[in-house]
Amino acid sequence: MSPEYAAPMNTSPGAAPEPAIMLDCQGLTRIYSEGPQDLTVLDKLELSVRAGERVAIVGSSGSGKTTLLNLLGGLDRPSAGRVVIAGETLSTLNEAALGKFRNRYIGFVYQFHHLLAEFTAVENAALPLIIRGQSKKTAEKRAMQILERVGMKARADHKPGELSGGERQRVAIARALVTDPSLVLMDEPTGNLDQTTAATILALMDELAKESACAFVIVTHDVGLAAHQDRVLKLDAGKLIEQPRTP
Ligand SMILES: Nc1ncnc2c1ncn2[C@@H]1O[C@H](COP(=O)(O)OP(=O)(O)OP(=O)(O)O)[C@@H](O)[C@H]1O
Repeated sequence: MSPEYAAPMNTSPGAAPEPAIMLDCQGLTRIYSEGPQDLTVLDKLELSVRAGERVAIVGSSGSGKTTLLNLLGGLDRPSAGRVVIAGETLSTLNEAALGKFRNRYIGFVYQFHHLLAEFTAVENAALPLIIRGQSKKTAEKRAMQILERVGMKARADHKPGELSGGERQRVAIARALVTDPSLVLMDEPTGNLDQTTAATILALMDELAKESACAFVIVTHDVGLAAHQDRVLKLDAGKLIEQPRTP
């Protein structure tokens, strides 16, 4: 972790220090060169998210939201610019170090869950902790706590094939949060959920942002979900534009 990250961000006399910057992107550019013409999807994009802050990213289909999430999670490498999380520049890490870093700092919730079919809900939710070296017993105990918070305790021994889409989504959310990550990246996290369950998940995100200063970046088409976050940014022509808050 860099000294810059650890230092308080606002040191003016009398002012409370602002939370540290958890995610910082500068000049972030992604050009796809596979087709007949180069396609610049992200164009010197800037983004800064503080600890405990929740940011929604909106934008039309094809605007580059998935491309951006993949770069933020270190699943893809930028054509130019950098992604810095908790003071670490992702592009300086090799694959092994990146894998460890992701496990330590980042939680992911994708649209297509990516749960392991042969594992139960609690085994799936415990997996990041087991990868981190915790015993199965300790990891599953913690996984059960978080499954309870997303309303999935009673279904913990079921495999993904025996769960509804919304239940699988909640297991995926539990798996993302089980490690107490510093940054959670979410792609349409409430897409499959009914209103009541979606509200439970939103409340859980609020609690985590407050309790553990977890930062959230949430890609969504859901206007209600976006409006619930601290900031809404629209991806357009490769850049993020801050959206005015509707009263
Ligand atoms: N591997 C790739 N090679 C070439 N072009 C790509 C690649 N991945 C994505 N694209 C193109 O980049 C653009 C942005 O895609 P991306 O999936 O990031 O958009 P999105 O905003 O997530 O869209 P949606 O809301 O439809 O999921 C699209 O025009 C897409 O066709």
